[in-house]
Amino acid sequence: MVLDNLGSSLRGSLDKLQGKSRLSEEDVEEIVKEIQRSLLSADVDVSLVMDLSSSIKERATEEEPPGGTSARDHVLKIVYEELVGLIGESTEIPLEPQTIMLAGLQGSGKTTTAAKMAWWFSKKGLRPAVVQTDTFRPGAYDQAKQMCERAEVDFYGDPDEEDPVKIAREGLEETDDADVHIVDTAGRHALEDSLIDEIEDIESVVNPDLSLLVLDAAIGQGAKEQAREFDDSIGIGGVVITKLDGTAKGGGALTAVNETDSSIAFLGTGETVQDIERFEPNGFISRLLGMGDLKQLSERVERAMAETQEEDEDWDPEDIMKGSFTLKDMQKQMEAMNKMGPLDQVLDMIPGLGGGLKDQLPDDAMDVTQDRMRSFDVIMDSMTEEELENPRVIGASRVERISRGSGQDEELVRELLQQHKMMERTLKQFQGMGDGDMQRMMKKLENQGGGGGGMGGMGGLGPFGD
Ligand SMILES: Nc1nc2c(ncn2[C@@H]2O[C@H](COP(=O)(O)OP(=O)(O)OP(=O)(O)O)[C@@H](O)[C@H]2O)c(=O)[nH]1
Repeated sequence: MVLDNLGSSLRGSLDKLQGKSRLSEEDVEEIVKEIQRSLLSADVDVSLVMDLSSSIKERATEEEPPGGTSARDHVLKIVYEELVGLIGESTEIPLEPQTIMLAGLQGSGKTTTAAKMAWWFSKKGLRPAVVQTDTFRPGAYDQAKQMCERAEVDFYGDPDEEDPVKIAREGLEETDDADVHIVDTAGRHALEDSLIDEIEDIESVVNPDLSLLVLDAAIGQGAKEQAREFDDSIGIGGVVITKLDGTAKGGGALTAVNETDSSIAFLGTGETVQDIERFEPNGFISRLLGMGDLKQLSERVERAMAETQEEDEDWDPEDIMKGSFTLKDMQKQMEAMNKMGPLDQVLDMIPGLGGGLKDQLPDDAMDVTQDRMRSFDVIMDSMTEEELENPRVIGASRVERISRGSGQDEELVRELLQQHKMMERTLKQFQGMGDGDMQRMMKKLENQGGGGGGMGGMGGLGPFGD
C-alpha cells in the first residue's frame, strides 16, 4: 500500500511522545526525519518532501496544542492535515451522463480500470458502457469484453477494425442507450509521438467531459514527466492509481498528481471488477496513518450484504436484529464478509486496528482466519436444513456425521457451534437495545473512528473531535 511504511514508522516515533504534553525541538526533528525517510523511500519527489516536511516542522514548533490535547495528537493532526493538503481533494465525478476517457502507458491498468469504473457507475444506478479503442495490444479486446460481461455492463469493440478513431466514433453511436461512456485507449511501452498523436485524435472525436490518467502505483520518478506530457496533449482532469493491493510504493503517482495540479479519482485495489474505490483523501490518509477508514468500511459492508441478499432473496439481514440468529445467518454473514475483499484490506479500515494492532499479528494470521472461514463454510454445507435453522439439535452423533460428511475435524465442527453461540449471545444484547441506544452507540463508534469525517476521524487516537 502507498507509503505503507509511513504509517508504521511514524507510529513508532509518535508512541515515544506518549504522556508528553509539550514537544521538544528534538521530538519534532525526529518525526520530521521519519516522515522524510518514508516519503523518499516511497518515491515521492524530493522537492515535494522538503516542502511538506518544512511546513510540518514549522507548524509543530509554532502552533500551540489546543487545551487538553497531547503532544502526540497535536503532531498527528498536523501530519494528517499536511498530507491531506498534499494529496488534495478527490476528482469530482458527478453521478450524471458523461464521457470519460482513460489514458496511460501500457500495462498501467486502463482496460481493467475501464471495466471497474463501469461497474462502479452501474452500482450507482447509472447505465455505463465501455468503448474499447485499443487496437495495439492483441488481447485487449477479449480482456475488456470479458471483464464487462463480468461487470454486467454494455461493451463495444471491434477486433477487425484497425483505426481506433473509427472505433471510438462508432462505439459512441452504438452504445447510445448508455448514459456514462468510458473510452479505453491503447498504451505503449514509453511515451512515443505516435501514442500522443493517436490519443489526441481519439480525444477530438470523443470530446470527453473528463480524461483520467491511469498510473500503476509502482511507477517511480518517471510519473512526473508522463503526467505532464499527457496533460499537455489532452488535459488530465484526474488520476487513477492502480495496483495498490501490491507492494508498490505509490509515491511517484502522488508526485504526478501534485505536478499536474490534478487530483485522484479512483484507486484500484485488485484484479476483479469490484476492486475499485472512490478516492477519499481524509479516509485514505487516516488509513495510511493507521487510523482506519470507517466510511469505506461501511460502504463495503453495505454492498456485500446487498449482494448476498440479491443471491438469496429469502434471506434478510434485518431479520437477524428482530428474531433468532441461525447457522444459516452465520453462513450468509461469512459469505458477505468474503465479498468485502481480503481480510487484511478490511482490517486496515477499522479504526484503531489498522496499522497498529495489525502489525503485531503474525504474518499468517489473516490466512488462518480465512482458511477457518472456508472450513466452516464446508461444514455448514454438510448440515441439514433443520440443523442450520436450529443448531441446538446437533448432538455428539450429528457432530460425528457432519465431520465425516465435510471431511473436517470434529473439533472444528464443535468450534463452529461455539462461535455461533457466542455471536448469538452478542446479538441478543443488541436486540435488547432500543433504537435510541443503537444510535448513541453508532455515534460513539463514529466519533472514535477515523475516516471521512475531517478531524472527527482523529478521535480514536486521542481527545480530538470530541
Ligand atoms: N493486483 C492488481 N492488478 C491489477 C490492477 N489493475 C490492473 N491490474 C493488472 O495489471 C495488468 C495490466 O492491466 P490492463 O488493464 O491490461 O492494463 P492496460 O493499461 O489496459 O494495458 P494496455 O492495454 O497494454 O495498455 C493486468 O494483468 C491486470 O489484471 C489492480 O488494481 N491490482
